[in-house]
Amino acid sequence: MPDALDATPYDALLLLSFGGPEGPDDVVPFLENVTRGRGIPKERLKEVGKHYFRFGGVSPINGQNRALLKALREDFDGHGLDLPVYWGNRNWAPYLTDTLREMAADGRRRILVLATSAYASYSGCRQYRENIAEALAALESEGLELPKVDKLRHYFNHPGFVEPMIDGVLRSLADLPEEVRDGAHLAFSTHSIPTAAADTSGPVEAHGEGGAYVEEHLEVARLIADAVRERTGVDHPWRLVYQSRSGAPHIPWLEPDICDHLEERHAAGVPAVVMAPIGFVSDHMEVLYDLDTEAVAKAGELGLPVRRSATVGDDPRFVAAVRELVLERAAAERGQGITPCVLGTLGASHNVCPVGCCPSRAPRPAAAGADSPYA
Ligand SMILES: CC1=C(CCC(=O)O)c2cc3nc(cc4[nH]c(cc5[nH]c(cc1n2)c(C)c5CCC(=O)O)c(CCC(=O)O)c4C)C(CCC(=O)O)=C3C
Ligand SMILES: [Fe+2]
Repeated sequence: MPDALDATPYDALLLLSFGGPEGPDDVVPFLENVTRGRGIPKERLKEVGKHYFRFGGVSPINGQNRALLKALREDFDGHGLDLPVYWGNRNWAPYLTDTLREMAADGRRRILVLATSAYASYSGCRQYRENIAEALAALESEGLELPKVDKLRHYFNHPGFVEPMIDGVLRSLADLPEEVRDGAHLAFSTHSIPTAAADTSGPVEAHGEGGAYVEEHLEVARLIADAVRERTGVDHPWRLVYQSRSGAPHIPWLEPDICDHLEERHAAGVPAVVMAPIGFVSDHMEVLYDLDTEAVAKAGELGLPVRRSATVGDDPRFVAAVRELVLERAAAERGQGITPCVLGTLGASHNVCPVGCCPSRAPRPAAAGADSPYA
C-alpha cells in the first residue's frame, strides 16, 4: 500500500462540465439551457439541433465524463488519496446545483473544482464560476450551510494535458499516406469566441489582442509542434484555427475557421493536414460534428487528406495530472509552496482568478475567485 496522499484542507473534488443531451427528447431543452439569454440566432439553434439528431440526440460528453470520473476514482484509490469525486453540469443532469446540495448533505465543507476546460475565457472559466455562485445562492435560499468552493488552476500547459496530445498528433501523422506525411501541416483547433471576449480573457494584465485565451492556445500549439519536430525530424508548419462559431454574423469572432483554413491550405498546395482539437478535453459533439463530420466533408470535397488527432479524454497521464493538480493546490492552501508542474514559458496559471479576470458583458456574481461574494 503506498503512503497516503494528503488533500487537506479539501474533502471532495467536483468535476464540473458542460453537460449534453442523452436522447432525442433532451435536445431542444438542452439547447434552451445553453442559449438562455445569450442572443444566439434561431437559425443557428435549428442547425445545431440537427447536429445532435444526426447522432441519435445523444452527446458523447456525459459518457466521457462518466469514464473520467471512474478513472479519477480508481487513480485516487490506487494512490491512497482519500478524496471523494462528484460530478455536476452547467446545462444538463446531473445539474451542478443538485450535486452541490448532495455534497453539502454529505458534509463536504471544502470543495475543489475541476472544470472540463483547460484555458482562460469567459465560457471556459468565469461562466463556470458564475454557475457555482448560482448554485451556492440556491443552497443558501434553502437554509443550507454553504461549503467553501475553490477551482483548480488552468491546466493547458500541464504535461499530463499536452503529452497525450503530442502522441495523438504523431499517431495521426503516421496514419496519413506516406507520400503526403512529411508535407502535412498541423491545424490546432479550438472553440471560436467573440474577439471582444478573447481580448479580455485572463487577468487584467493579460488583456489585449487575443488575451490569455489566444496566448495559452498558441503556447500549447507550439509545445506540440516542437515535440513533433523533435520526434519525427520533420518541421510541420502549423497554425491556430477556430471552429464552432455561433452568435450573430455582424459580431467578430476569432478566425480563421477550420474549413476556410483547409480550403486555403489546399489552394496553397499543402498535401495533407492533421487537425488537432487542443481546445477540448474530450471527443464531444464539437469534435464529432464540427471536425469529424463538417471539416472532414470539406476536405473530402477538396481531395485533401486529413486526420483528426485525439483529445486527452481519460488518458492515464491526464488522470494523474488531475491528482497532481489537486495535491499541488492542497499544499498551497496549507501554506506549503510546491513547485507547480508546467511545460513551456508561460508559467503556471493563477490558483485564484483575480478581480477583472474574463469579465462578462452583464456582470453577475462569480464564486471561487478573488471577487467571490462567498468566503
Ligand atoms: C470556449 C468554449 C468551449 C470550450 C471550453 C469548455 O469546454 O467549456 C465550449 C465548449 C462546448 N460547447 C458546447 C456546446 C455548445 N456551445 C454553444 C455556444 C457557445 N459556446 C461558446 C464557447 C465555448 N464552448 C460560446 C462563446 C458560445 C456562444 C453562446 C454563449 O456565449 O454561450 C452552443 C449553442 C449553439 C451554438 O453552437 O451556437 C452549444 C450547443 C459543448 C457541448 C458539446 C456536446 O454536447 O458534446 C462544449 C463542451
Ligand atoms: Fe460551446
